[in-house]
Amino acid sequence: MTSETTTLPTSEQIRRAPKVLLHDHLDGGLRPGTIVDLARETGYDGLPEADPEKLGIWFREAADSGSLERYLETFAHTCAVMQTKEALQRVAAECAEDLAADGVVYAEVRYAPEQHLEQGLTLEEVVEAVNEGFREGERRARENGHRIRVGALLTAMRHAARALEIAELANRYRDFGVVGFDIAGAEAGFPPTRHLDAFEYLKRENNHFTIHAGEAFGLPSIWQALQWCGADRLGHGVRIIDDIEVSDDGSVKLGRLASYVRDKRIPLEMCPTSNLQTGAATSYAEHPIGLLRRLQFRLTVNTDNRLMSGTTMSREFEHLVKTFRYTLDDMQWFTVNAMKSAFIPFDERLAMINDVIKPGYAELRAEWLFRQVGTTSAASRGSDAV
Ligand SMILES: O=c1[nH]cnc2c1ncn2[C@@H]1O[C@H](CO)[C@@H](O)[C@H]1O
Ligand SMILES: [Zn+2]
Repeated sequence: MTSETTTLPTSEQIRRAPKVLLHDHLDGGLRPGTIVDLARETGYDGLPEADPEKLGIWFREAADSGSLERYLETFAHTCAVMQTKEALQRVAAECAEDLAADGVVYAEVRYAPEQHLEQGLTLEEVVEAVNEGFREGERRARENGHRIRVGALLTAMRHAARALEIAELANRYRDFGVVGFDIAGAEAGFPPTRHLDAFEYLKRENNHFTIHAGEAFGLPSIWQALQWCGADRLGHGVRIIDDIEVSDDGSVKLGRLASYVRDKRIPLEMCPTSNLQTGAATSYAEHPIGLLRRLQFRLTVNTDNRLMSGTTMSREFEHLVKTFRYTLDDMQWFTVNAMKSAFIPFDERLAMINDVIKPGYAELRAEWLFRQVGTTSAASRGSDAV
């Protein structure tokens, strides 16, 4: 008899399984219909398509360029319609609702406040509008029978020069909806050490941060993010694979940096579909997540940009289940890894793991015990052997 743990989870089980999301951009996850509504309401006439369905396809295709720089150009349209308090609140509320409906129980959602000042909002007003939206979305999710908790990560853009200011903002709103800091944007030519003052400030304040590194640029970027800047987690970090040698006989040798990342349990925020679009990986089957999972790195699974990648947490896991034959046990491993790596207090992370995540997976694993066996019983087939 095979138990549920050795069979592959169904799409429905993947959706119902509790999931934890650490890397999701607010301005990369809007519903296409909302973009169209907001463009009309705010007078933005630059959208490439007026029909929501066609607009969704446009984003996916435009982001599918094989280059991070081209991928990032698509954000001009989402940021353009996120310039008022009402727009930010709506986008944040829908984000929390959509994640909850997909089975996400805890999410850290990031955005760059400096990109939402075009119509006169202050940095504080941006943060407060997004926080209100998240709280509203959590409430609506609860009314629909879903539980989710959402924290914000404030991102500074790596080509700009406001990182210290944004780090101070993150520190001011700590314990008020903001759980950490990040830097994002084009990686090549913009090393994280450009923003060393911001990271040193956050460390002195005992605050948390993650850094997009090892996505469009390789090991030097990861090395700087960890050893110069002191990042708690790496956004993507897939290029760590460049420091791992796999021989023809299957033996594996880790370089010093890869060993450090694995042995220090540095969380890697993997975003498989996004990596295929920006050229950081060539296919799901060849995505470094397969090898890194076998080598026991602290991996997490994430969406990055649900709109640009046409994805959800469930879809990311579906691809992994299909490609690597991951079971519910593997899904739980990724989810517990993510919860351990979250920026909220340790006791709350532990309670999420023990009271929400593990019971959720246990229930799914137990379902095979109660499956319907059909009306043709063993006895009616002339046998009492089961
Ligand atoms: O995968 C990524 N790598 C680097 N930067 C990104 C990625 N996805 C989104 N952004 C950038 O982060 C900003 C704030 O959310 C987005 O506007 C986009 O420019
Ligand atoms: Zn990202």
